Amino acid sequence: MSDKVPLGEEEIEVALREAPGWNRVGKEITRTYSIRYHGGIAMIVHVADIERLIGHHADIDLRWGSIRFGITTHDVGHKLTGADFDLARRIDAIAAAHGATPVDN
Ligand SMILES: C[C@H](O)[C@H](O)[C@H]1CNC2=NC(N)=NC(=O)C2=N1
Repeated sequence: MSDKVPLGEEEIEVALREAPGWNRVGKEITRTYSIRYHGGIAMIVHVADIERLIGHHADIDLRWGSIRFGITTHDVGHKLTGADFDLARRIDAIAAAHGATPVDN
C-alpha cells in the first residue's frame, strides 16, 4: 500500500505529471469520465472492491452520463499523499476496462 505521508509541493507536481488527466482542485485530485449511468454503477462496484483492498477511498459523484472521482487523504487532514495517486492510477485502469471515456479539460 502506498504511504499516507503528505507530499511536498514539488512531489505533487511530479505526481501530477505522472497522472495525466487528473487535476488538482483544492485539497484533492479529481477526474471525470463519460459513461452511461448503469455502466457507472458497475464501474463503482469494481472501484469499491479495489478501494477496500488498498484501504483508500475516493469521493464518487455519479451523474446521468458521467462520473467524477475526488481523492484526498483524510487521515492526514485532507492532504495529498502517494495513496491518492496510487488510487488514481487504479481508477484509470478500471475506467479503461469499463469503456469510460475521460472528460479531460
Ligand atoms: C482505517 C481506514 O483504513 C482509514 O480510515 C482509511 C480509509 N479510507 C481512506 N480513504 C481516503 N481517501 N483517505 C484516508 O485517509 C482513508 N483512510
